[in-house]
Amino acid sequence: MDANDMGNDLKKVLLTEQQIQDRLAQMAEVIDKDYAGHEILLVGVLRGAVMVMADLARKLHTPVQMDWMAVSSYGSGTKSSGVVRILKDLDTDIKDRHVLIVEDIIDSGLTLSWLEANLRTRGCASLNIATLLRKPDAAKTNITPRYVGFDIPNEFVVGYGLDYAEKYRNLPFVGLLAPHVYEKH
Ligand SMILES: O=P(O)(O)OC[C@H]1O[C@H](OP(=O)(O)OP(=O)(O)O)[C@H](O)[C@@H]1O
Ligand code: HPA
Ligand SMILES: [Mg+2]
Repeated sequence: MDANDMGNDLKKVLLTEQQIQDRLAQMAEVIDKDYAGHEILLVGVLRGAVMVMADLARKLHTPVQMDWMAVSSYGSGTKSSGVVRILKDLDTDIKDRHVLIVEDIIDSGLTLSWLEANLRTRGCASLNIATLLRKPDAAKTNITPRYVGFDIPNEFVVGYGLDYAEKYRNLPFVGLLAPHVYEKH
């Protein structure tokens, strides 16, 4: 899917495919340095983090394993419901493992503050967060991601894993939707 497939639903491209890939390469370089001599268990948060996970993992030289959790707090709207549900737990025992949570976005911070607390109870050797995007509201939470791709404005974004009502996840860039898209709902 690209911008042409969106007709006038796309207001603006916020981050191009190239900008995203370049930034992920920089993040991977830092992560490789930080984890030298260790193996990493990458924990992707379904479904939004699928693209970040796939691209970031391929840029890493450090040995990694990948596991996935599915939690959902947004339903189909544009506001966090405030309730985090585990839809799928990890298949891996993370005790004594170096865990790196991989996320597409920290918005209210609700999903990750809940997930971080949950994973910390499981006895991992270390726990860090890598997120491609972070919004200003995240500053109000206790979330301190070690790796952040881009700080973005407080607007609803789609693409590169991020959806609006399950659409637009397969855009290679991150964009803003035109207001008429929300107004239809
Ligand atoms: O910081 P927060 O306000 O909690 O928002 C961030 C989370 O919300 C989105 O996931 P969502 O729950 O919509 O599910 P999805 O990944 O399947 O789209 C996004 O992928 C993050 O996981
Ligand atoms: N876009 C899509 N999904 C999201 C967002 C966003 O801006 N914030 C939290 N989940
Ligand atoms: Mg998500």
